[in-house]
Amino acid sequence: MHRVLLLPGDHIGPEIMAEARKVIDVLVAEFGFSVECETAHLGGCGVDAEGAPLPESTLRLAKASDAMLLGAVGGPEWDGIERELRPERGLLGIRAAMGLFANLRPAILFPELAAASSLRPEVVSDLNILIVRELTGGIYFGSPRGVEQRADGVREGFNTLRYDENEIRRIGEVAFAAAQRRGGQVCSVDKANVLESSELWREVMTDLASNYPDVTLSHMYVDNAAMQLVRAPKQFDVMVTGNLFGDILSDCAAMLTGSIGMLPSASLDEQGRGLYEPVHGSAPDISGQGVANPLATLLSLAMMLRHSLDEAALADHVEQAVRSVLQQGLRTADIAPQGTSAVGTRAMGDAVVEALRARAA
Ligand SMILES: NC(=O)C1=CN([C@@H]2O[C@H](COP(=O)(O)OP(=O)(O)OC[C@H]3O[C@@H](n4cnc5c(N)ncnc54)[C@H](O)[C@@H]3O)[C@@H](O)[C@H]2O)C=CC1
Ligand SMILES: CC(C)CC(=O)C(=O)O
Ligand SMILES: [Mg+2]
Repeated sequence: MHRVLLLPGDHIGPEIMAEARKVIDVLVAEFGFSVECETAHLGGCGVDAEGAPLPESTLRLAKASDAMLLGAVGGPEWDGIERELRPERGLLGIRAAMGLFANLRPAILFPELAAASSLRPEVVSDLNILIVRELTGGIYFGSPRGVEQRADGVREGFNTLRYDENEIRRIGEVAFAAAQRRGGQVCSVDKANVLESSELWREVMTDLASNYPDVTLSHMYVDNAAMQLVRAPKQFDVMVTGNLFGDILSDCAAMLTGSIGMLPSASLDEQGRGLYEPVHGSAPDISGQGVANPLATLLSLAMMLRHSLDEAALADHVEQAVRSVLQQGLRTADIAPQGTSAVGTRAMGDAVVEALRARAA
């Protein structure tokens, strides 16, 4: 029996999680999936209900689970509160507390969505990139940080970008191992022309490459990488980078696939236990309208089945069911061509459930 912790979060988080729940239920009913799901607070809902963005009760359940599925956290209603209570602190906190250092963000274009990309179909067709983002270090976690008033009375905000060689090596190993199973290429993205932490990053990646003779390593500065991602994205196989650069580049890569509502991710610890989450945030601008695209969450569920629960066959079923609803022409508003009608969150989830039932029959 697998133990899965569901963390719906804020705004569209609960809306897309409801669809994941329906998919889990059909996997149980029709495919013999054996799972026990618990639900807990993370983010703004944790602040409101339990006084903390990462309540202790949530962390306890997280530690007792085999895998976690997150909706998204955050929203303008928590913008004014003390920084340590912000919803995003809950997400950073659970990543750190659970040692989830390896964030895998595959950007794969479903052929049916070539027209939904903001780039020409020939630029993105057959796109299959894996962004490997370091997730528990770098500037999101470096100390010191804060906002202080200097002696001259002027306020100063500061953060610290630090990486030690062990952190760089372990994320590099994840990227090289992934490349061995894919196209055999790693592009390490840094800013070594300016940042000392990137100089070390590049040196460690270069040393590591000698352990992987079957993988070709290249280096690219992050500003160029952002440009190349929209110029000629198919040149990339695996991209490995730090926390901040990976956050930004993966949102950029999301648009290549048609919408940020399509991009799943896995955040893994050293044993392969993980938290699975769509790349997007809580989309407060569309929450409560029932229009959010649930597919990134359902594809994250598929990643969970494959990477943490050893249920590759079920993962294939979910991914194929998503593919088949796209083939049927169903589109939420974010991936619908202009002037065509779109379905809502629930209808998209229902269609995936139906496609799964058809596969079970
Ligand atoms: N993993 C997480 O929980 C993350 C949380 N956030 C938080 O989310 C909140 C909103 O952040 P934003 O910068 O607006 O980023 P966002 O990713 O929530 O939204 C950016 C744009 O993409 C659209 N979008 C996002 N997901 C969508 C979906 N599933 N279907 C259709 N459209 C979708 C939104 O409507 C919006 O126009 C903030 O509080 C932020 O801190 C942001 C990124 C990640
Ligand atoms: C909300 C942040 C903590 C991080 C973020 O944007 C992300 O992980 O994609
Ligand atoms: Mg992000």
